[in-house]
Amino acid sequence: MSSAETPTPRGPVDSSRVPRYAGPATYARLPRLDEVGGKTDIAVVGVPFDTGVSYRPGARFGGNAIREASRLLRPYNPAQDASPFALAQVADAGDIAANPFNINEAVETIEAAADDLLGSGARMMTLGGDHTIALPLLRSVAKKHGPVALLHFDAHLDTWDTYFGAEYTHGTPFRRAVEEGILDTEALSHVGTRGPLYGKQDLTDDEKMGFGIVTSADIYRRGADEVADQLRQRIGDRPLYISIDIDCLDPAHAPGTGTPEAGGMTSRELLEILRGLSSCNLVSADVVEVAPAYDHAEITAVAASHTAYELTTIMSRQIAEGRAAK
Ligand SMILES: N=C(N)NCCCC(=O)O
Ligand SMILES: [Zn+2]
Ligand SMILES: [Zn+2]
Repeated sequence: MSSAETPTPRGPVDSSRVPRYAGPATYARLPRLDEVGGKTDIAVVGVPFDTGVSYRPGARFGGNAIREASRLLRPYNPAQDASPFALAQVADAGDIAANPFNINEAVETIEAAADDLLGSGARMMTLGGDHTIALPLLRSVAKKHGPVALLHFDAHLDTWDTYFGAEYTHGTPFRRAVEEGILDTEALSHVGTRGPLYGKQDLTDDEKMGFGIVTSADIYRRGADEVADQLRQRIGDRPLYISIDIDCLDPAHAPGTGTPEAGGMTSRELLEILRGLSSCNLVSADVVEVAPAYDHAEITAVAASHTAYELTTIMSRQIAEGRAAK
């Protein structure tokens, strides 16, 4: 479609006319998918599922907590010099209804719902849910783009094998994804890793799968700009998926999560690294593991809402540039 034929995106509710705390919450006060004719460039979608957790439950409420905290976002993003909701249509596609009593069925349901959204031409900005949901999302993305580059922001590796014999859990999605051949093993990085492991073998196994690691301490020592440069070089122009476990942040910046680890990056560092990736071909992304029951004053949900805002901005810039090039 040429730019002349591209309809003007319908943006968020105007907070100078309708107080931002009024009405039901959609992400960033954006229209619902049905309000934009069922078609959008970027679909913000919730996955209220947390049956895959190994410790504190509650991430099933994460998506709605992020939506509530996102009421204060404004339409212009100065850090990326872009108005994400004007450059592309962004809409809230509601929640994927995953079975909380059957993980295998939930994983299938999430993959099928992602197939529908990606098949309609949208990129997905998914709000979790626990980290289990990254596997079906990556499966769906790989059906469309082939094996993708992955940036995984997390305190944890999430490349463990099984928990209590279960293969689909929040500690195992990326091992499954490597086994299934849906990741581009030349361009895999964990960012923000820290904390105790089961053994040194965890690191050896992880490296064999092709992952590079930028630890939380590396970010502290080298700074966000240098880290972003290094990641960008590794990714190149490959289709990129970014998965952000909010526990990549220090518990001071994200107390509301199920498996917190001390010594994490700040929300400023996370946002700055993402801004340094603004030229990447981000095809879809998730923000997971927000568990509002352990949150205070929406600290975690606000950080997650801004994280999704930067990710959405990267995607909308790409969409607008793609249109301009045609
Ligand atoms: N993906 C998250 N948040 N945590 C994984 C922790 C797995 C464990 O309990 O060892
Ligand atoms: Zn984690
Ligand atoms: Zn995780």
